[in-house]
Amino acid sequence: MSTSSSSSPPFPHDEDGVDGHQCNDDDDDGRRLSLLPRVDHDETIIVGETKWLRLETLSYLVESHDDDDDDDDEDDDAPPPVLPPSHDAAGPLSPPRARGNVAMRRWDRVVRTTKRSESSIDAVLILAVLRNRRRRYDDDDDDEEDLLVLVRQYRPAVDMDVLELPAGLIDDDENAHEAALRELKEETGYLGTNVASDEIPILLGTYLSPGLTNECACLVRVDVDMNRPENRRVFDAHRVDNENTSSNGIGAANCDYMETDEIERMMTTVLLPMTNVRNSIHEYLAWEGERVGGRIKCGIFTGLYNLAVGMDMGNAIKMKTTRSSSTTTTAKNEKEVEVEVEVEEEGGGGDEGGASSSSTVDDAATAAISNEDEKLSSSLSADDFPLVILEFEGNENEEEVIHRRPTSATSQAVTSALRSSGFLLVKTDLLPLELQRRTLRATRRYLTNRRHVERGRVISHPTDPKAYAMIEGMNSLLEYDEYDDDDDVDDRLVGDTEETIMPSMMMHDLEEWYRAMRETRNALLRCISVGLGMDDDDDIDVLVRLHDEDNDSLRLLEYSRGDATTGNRCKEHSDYGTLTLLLNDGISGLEAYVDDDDEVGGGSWRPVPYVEGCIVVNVGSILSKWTGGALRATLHRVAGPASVGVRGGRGGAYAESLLRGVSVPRYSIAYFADPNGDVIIDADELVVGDDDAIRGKFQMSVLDYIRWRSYGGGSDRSGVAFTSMEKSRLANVR
Ligand SMILES: O=C(O)CCC(=O)C(=O)O
Ligand SMILES: [Fe+2]
Repeated sequence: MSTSSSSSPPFPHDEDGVDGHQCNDDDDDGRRLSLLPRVDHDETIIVGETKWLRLETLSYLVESHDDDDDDDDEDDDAPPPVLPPSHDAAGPLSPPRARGNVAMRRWDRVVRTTKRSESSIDAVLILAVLRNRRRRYDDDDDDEEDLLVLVRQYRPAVDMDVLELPAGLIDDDENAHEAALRELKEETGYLGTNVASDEIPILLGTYLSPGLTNECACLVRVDVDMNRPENRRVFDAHRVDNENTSSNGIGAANCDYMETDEIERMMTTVLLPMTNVRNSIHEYLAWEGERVGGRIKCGIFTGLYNLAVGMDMGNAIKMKTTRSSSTTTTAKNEKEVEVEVEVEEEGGGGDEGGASSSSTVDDAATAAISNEDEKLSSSLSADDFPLVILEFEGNENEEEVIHRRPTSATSQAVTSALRSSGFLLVKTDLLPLELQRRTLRATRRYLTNRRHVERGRVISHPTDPKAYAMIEGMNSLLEYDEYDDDDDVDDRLVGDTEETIMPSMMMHDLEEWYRAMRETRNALLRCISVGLGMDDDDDIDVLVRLHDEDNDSLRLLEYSRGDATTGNRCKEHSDYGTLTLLLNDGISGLEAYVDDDDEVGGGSWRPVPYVEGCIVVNVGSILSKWTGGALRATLHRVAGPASVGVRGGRGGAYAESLLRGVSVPRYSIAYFADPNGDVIIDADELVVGDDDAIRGKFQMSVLDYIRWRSYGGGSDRSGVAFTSMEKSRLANVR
């Protein structure tokens, strides 16, 4: 955006009354005068317009007390506005009028053509602070300070770079909070979260250069959490660059994560320590001066410098009161307040199918508690949850990727992970990062859509602190628009602001995700076929064909905010289908119960790592039964801080990340792949090769199995009773 701050005066034309004369009007009863001054928009002259900006000459009415105003034509020498030919052709520009002691004057202003209304807020200025840098990321003591995120970019209007707050125009379909997160990401690469702040209690529209323009912006507070791996990667890119270029370690950084147009705008990210922003700005300018041979080539955005001065003033006041106060609590002490909660105990539910899992949920819960120390110290294990990039044989440029054969290395890697932990991370071209992000956005929109909630499409889980929506099969997804045809535009509530969103856009994104999931599911089923050695006759589609009935479903999940006392956000359970493909937003919590050895209950809860761009894949109990237990349907859960015990830092970095994670809603999208209803789950069919020991253990149709697990077992995927919606879904399984 252009944050214009003009130092040169605009061009006022003092034109009093008709032909510069003021006159009295008997009708005037003073009421009118009390409304003055004001602009008479009917009189606005458009002097010129480009795609983005319009130059207007406004007429505004003022109360005049000067009887000699008519002689006071100071502005005779002011240049007349250059009018487009249409003005001349139209003959009289309505002449400036005046009534009573009212005088009409003129003012030139610049208006954005994108402005929605006279009073709307055009843009956000982003006050983004990089937090939590040291704990999990960096052992370097120097690096623990919070940093202010700034951008520097070339501004043609002043023919130099300007150091600014990240900022941007608010798009039609978003509110200021969303615009701030989007712009921050586009301009710096950082993923932020909105923070409520005492300093900025409301979004107040403020004027950037009111002499020149009605451009209006509000300040939005955003935190950038360095516990998020994506942010650490962006920071790494800064760091490398800083080491090469900056003398003081805080300088400009070329950011690898910029969007293309940001690169074209030659934008760089600049991080300055929060403790002394004004000083750092001066240091930065001095360093810049050195770099370009004594000539400072970087300007400062007024809003940034004023903020820095304000911070200085605040610090000075704080230091004064601290010195004169006998009982002082430093910010540091406040941060060190201990959080003490009990370890949550849970039992019951779980995979009551039992045969595939060697431990009951009670065992698991007991083991989880007794293994707490080990669990807390356990780092993310690449052995437990390997990251597999799906690769296929043949020509990269071939169009029909989905029918390509996975390489045997890919197949073996997938199958061996599903044999040992039952979980793996998958990265594939079928699921581009951009699509993943869009899908998460669409999911959040779906779940926060008021009408979806009102119509019962979004269901609160009876026991878990979560809400979810089931999209059952591609057909139900495609039918969506039909039963929603009265709603061209849906309302949704984000924060305090009502917004509108086209449901079709949201559904289109979800449909795209569903299709991509189905292809990924097929690729994985082929990997499993090859990995289990079932493709002797070169038929890698043997499993794919048994899933061609559109029985899969998407579960859109929102875990609500909690606090240090929040235990599991999703209770431990195993999934019941073939495979679950899970996309989540990177908020910590997903854990799998991994056996340490073959002993019953000898396992522990391990965090499933989040890697941006990857999905998590795990085995459901149908596939586990089908393979006679060779592939594992592993218990998993979404933990909260109290699940692992947070005791004054004892929980370590992971517990702290759960604590932070529970301060925001968490979103995920589970895709459950289910086989066709009449498929017989027969361990004899799927188990080939050396697995003779587990043959013949199980034989049941998919439909019977689901019925058994739901009614007989009395539990759903999440270890609690089915909701009525899920029961009706089961009734519809063919
Ligand atoms: O949200 C998650 O990360 C896990 C969800 C899950 O396991 C499920 O819905 O079955
Ligand atoms: Fe699950």
